Amino acid sequence: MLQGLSMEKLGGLKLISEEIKDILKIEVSVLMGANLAPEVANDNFCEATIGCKRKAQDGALLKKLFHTENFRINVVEDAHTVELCGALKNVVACAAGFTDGLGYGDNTKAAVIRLGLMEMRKFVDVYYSGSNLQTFFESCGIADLITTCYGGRNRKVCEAFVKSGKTLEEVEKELLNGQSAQGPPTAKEVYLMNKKSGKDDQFPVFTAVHLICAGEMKPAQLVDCLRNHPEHL
Ligand SMILES: NC(=O)c1ccc[n+]([C@@H]2O[C@H](COP(=O)([O-])OP(=O)(O)OC[C@H]3O[C@@H](n4cnc5c(N)ncnc54)[C@H](O)[C@@H]3O)[C@@H](O)[C@H]2O)c1
Ligand SMILES: O=P(O)(O)OC[C@H](O)CO
Repeated sequence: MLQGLSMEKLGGLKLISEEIKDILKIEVSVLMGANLAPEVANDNFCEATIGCKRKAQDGALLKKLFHTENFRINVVEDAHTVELCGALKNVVACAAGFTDGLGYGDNTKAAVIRLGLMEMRKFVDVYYSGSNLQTFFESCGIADLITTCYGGRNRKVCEAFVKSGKTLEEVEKELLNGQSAQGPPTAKEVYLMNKKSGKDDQFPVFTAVHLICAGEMKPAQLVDCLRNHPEHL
């Protein structure tokens, strides 16, 4: 089980599903959604999205495998978008954690979520064109973004990073009991890809998250990135 991106040797991005497909020579589908693990384990009601390449052929079986009374599945034929939503929302959740740590309230977090969603959509458009806008309204999109920005580990460690002044590694160790947050490494991969394409300025939230995690930008400067976001021009 994983969400994230893989860096290719020459600096390009590769989806984890593509990596698995290349190694195992099998068709790979992805399951993503607003699914904080403790709540799923508690059998609380939630939704999830399966992204596959051949819905007519595989959709019914994939749904049957996971769909229950309390784990409701939608299958969409837009696997790249589903997978990228799962990876990129962790970066946005880091930004939400930074603003929480700085003491901003829910209005600021809503702005982070909205601007972050616009960057997620743009990123998919730029690097994996042909996505379906509707996919961002599935559980893997806006719903996972909301739950992760409020209840996830990425948010939690990034809030503590700002409040404590400790390193990310230190707060991860203290708060996550051996688990790790995927947002910071994903932000780095996204940053390197955008930098290579000369597009880092088009993704101010993604870029700021990496620079803050890398100690190259002060967390407080994130709000300037929100204030001057291209979505406001
Ligand atoms: N926990 C949740 O609520 C939740 C919900 C939905 C999705 N996810 C996603 O599921 C994935 C796993 O989450 P988790 O909660 O099980 O995390 P976790 O930290 O408990 O487990 C991650 C595991 O991956 C291993 N790992 C890390 N980097 C590796 C590498 N390069 N090669 C091989 N193994 C490596 C770690 O040793 C660890 O055992 C993450 O991508 C997370 O974003 C988690
Ligand atoms: O705890 P996080 O921040 O890794 O987020 C968990 C999930 O991705 C929510 O679906």
